[in-house]
Amino acid sequence: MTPVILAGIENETENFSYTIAELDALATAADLQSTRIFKQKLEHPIAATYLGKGKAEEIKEAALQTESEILVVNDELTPTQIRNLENITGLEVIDRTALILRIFSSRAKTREAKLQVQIAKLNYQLPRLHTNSAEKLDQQTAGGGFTNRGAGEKRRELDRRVIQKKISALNKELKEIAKEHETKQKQRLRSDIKTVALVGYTNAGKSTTLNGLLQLFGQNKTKQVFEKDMLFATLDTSVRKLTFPDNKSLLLSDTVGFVSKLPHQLVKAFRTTLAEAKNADLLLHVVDLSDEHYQAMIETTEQTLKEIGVSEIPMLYVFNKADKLNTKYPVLTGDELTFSAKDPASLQALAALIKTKLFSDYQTQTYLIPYDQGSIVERLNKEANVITTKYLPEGTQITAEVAPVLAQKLAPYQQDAT
Ligand SMILES: Nc1nc2c(ncn2[C@@H]2O[C@H](COP(=O)(O)OP(=O)(O)OP(=O)(O)O)[C@@H](O)[C@H]2O)c(=O)[nH]1
Ligand SMILES: [Mg+2]
Repeated sequence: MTPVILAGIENETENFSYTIAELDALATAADLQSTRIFKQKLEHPIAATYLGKGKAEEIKEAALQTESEILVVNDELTPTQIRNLENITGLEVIDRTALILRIFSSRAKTREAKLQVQIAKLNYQLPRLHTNSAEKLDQQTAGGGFTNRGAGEKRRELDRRVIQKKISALNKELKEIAKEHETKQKQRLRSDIKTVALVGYTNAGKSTTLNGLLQLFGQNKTKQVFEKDMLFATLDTSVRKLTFPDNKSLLLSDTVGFVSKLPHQLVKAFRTTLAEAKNADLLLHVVDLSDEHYQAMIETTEQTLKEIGVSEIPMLYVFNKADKLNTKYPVLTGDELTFSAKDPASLQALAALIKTKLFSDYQTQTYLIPYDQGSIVERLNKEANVITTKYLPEGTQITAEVAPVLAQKLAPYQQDAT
């Protein structure tokens, strides 16, 4: 791991200990090892240099002692701030946005995720051409070729146009992929099966929760998603079907996690992926209860959801990783579940909670189905929660819990309660 120095500004509006601890974790995720952490109390960053000159000189000194060649900064900097800080410290300056972009870049696997990261990176680079930060970011980009050092304004203008062209080409390709998604999503919506979306902070255990539920209730248990103890393990959306023993079924989707100060370039590029939750009937907000900053993480998640236009969808808070704490689990308090995604009893409790929220519009009805209508009996057995079946002279009498749509279709067979 490459040694680096971290620095940030402490003020009233931000929970510094939380964001700087997170910057440290982000650095680790990008293979960078922090050697020293500098903080400066300032109400606002200094326009020209972000940190004060004195602080920057101190950092330069510390960098020599710790053999660090990179300074990682806790905010997104302006091109001028990057350039000036690079000049004063003699270090490569990576701001928080560039750091997150690096991580996303190294994690992206699918074509869609790669395209989105690429677009976000280019949009970040555009105003920052010829700063070290942007060029280093570019070196990770396969085929990027606009790193002409010492070039003049004309050269920069040319580079700018090359990048802009590249962005629109990539956007076009992304749109094609997005269209396919939309078609699939529309099909899902039409099938009137309910959807639940996992949302929450990165590393909270969303993918683990999906995998656990899939083990218990999945039709295809082998369709596990990638879970790992690292930031941004998941960068795209996966949807899996769950069917409970009472035939109630739903689609569960897993997607990208959030982080504080999520770069706007990424939010923009990932807007369709991030907004997967927009069409859900229910959100499961997964929280890592074992993280001391979990409250701040909840706030960040809620704020991010608002920013991407996800609002007014019912949300359940589920507090994960209870096994790491000295606490009882699973425990349901009101609508809030304390659980562990690795514990089957917890997952059963979670399933029960989801069911009470999602299927409250199911109704219990009794039907009398003539013997020549066998397909309806079959359908009830397949799609509804059959409670009793009696064979009467006139036909099969079935009492079952059914979805509203099915209830409507079967209304002609409904028996009045007598
Ligand atoms: N001890 C413990 N570890 C857990 C639990 N749930 C998840 N983890 C671990 O936490 C790490 C992150 O889990 P993921 O499911 O990948 O987290 P995620 O929310 O999908 O993260 P991103 O995809 O990065 O947004 C993994 O190493 C999991 O094994 C739990 O209940 N208990
Ligand atoms: Mg994940």
